Amino acid sequence: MSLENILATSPQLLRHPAPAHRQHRQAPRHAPTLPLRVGTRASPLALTQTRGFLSMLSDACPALGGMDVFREQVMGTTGDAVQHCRLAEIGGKGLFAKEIHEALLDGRIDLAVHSMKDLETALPPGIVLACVLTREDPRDVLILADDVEVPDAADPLSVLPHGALIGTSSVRRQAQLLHARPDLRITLMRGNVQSRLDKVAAGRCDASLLALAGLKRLGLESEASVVLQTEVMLPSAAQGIVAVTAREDDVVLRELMLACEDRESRIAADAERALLRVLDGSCRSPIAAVTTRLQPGQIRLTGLVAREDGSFLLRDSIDAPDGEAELAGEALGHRLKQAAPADIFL
Ligand SMILES: NCc1[nH]cc(CCC(=O)O)c1CC(=O)O
Repeated sequence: MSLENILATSPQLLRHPAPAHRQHRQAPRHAPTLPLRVGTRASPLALTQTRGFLSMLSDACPALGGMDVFREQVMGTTGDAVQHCRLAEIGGKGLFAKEIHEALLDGRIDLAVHSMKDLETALPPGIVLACVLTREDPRDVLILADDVEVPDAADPLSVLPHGALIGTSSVRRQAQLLHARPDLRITLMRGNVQSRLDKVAAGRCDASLLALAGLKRLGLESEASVVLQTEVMLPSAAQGIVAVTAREDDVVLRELMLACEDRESRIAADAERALLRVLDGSCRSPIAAVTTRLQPGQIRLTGLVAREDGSFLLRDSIDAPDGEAELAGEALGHRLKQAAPADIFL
């Protein structure tokens, strides 16, 4: 049974039926048949996010008949296989999704669920962001081995003793930490969320940083020692957002998945990823971006570029109407590029 047949018998399923002139006349190249095959990375966080999305989709579309229509396809990726060095050194964030994009284009899977911050800004031709889910808290947190007194809210990094050793593989986190606290020392630490918590607990470093979103989704929020406001640690573009990719020509499935789309999240992702797109082609330096809502219809995008060693850091913001999120991201990206020293860029 094809998805199209199911939908044909339950047209109410489509919340936004395409206008007649946009309805496709011929079957898409890869019209999916059921079950729908869902690509995901293997980490506990990736699996939790994937299952969360599938249950949301099946709730939104009762005609699918429940979770039995989905088949999870766990995929190893180059980014997961190489654990000993920084992503920037092995080719960047594209490595987490390369194999997944290929499987999608080959028709071995029909959709894939991603942490959007790990997704490159230029998707391969033929692949689209079919839906962008409601954002979880975008902030980073400090993980300390021991329980600490609640620190001075104005200076949360004061919980870190002089010369503390911080485990992170993120140049974005490293740069912002060192800019504020040049005395800190950094040691490379990769791996999934639980393994990083374990390394801190085992004393391999004094502290680490993680995204609050991942901890929350895994039910590990209580492991966060201190939540860092974005003024202290600006998050990665699209941090806390899960996004789903599909084939561009898979119009029926894309239409179905729009039931899970979050407009607020899409606006933020458009703004932050546009900034990243302007900067990351020419820049291996740390970049950060986050969007906040100023008032109905108006966003504020804040962006940052820095040197890895923290010796330079530039932060700037732009306000824009919701409808110009992407333009605002591009404009702020160009502004940061103009204002940063040339050695930040290749
Ligand atoms: N790079 C790994 C990664 N990708 C997404 C998340 C957390 C969830 C999210 O930001 O959506 C994490 C872990 C972390 O940075 O702590």
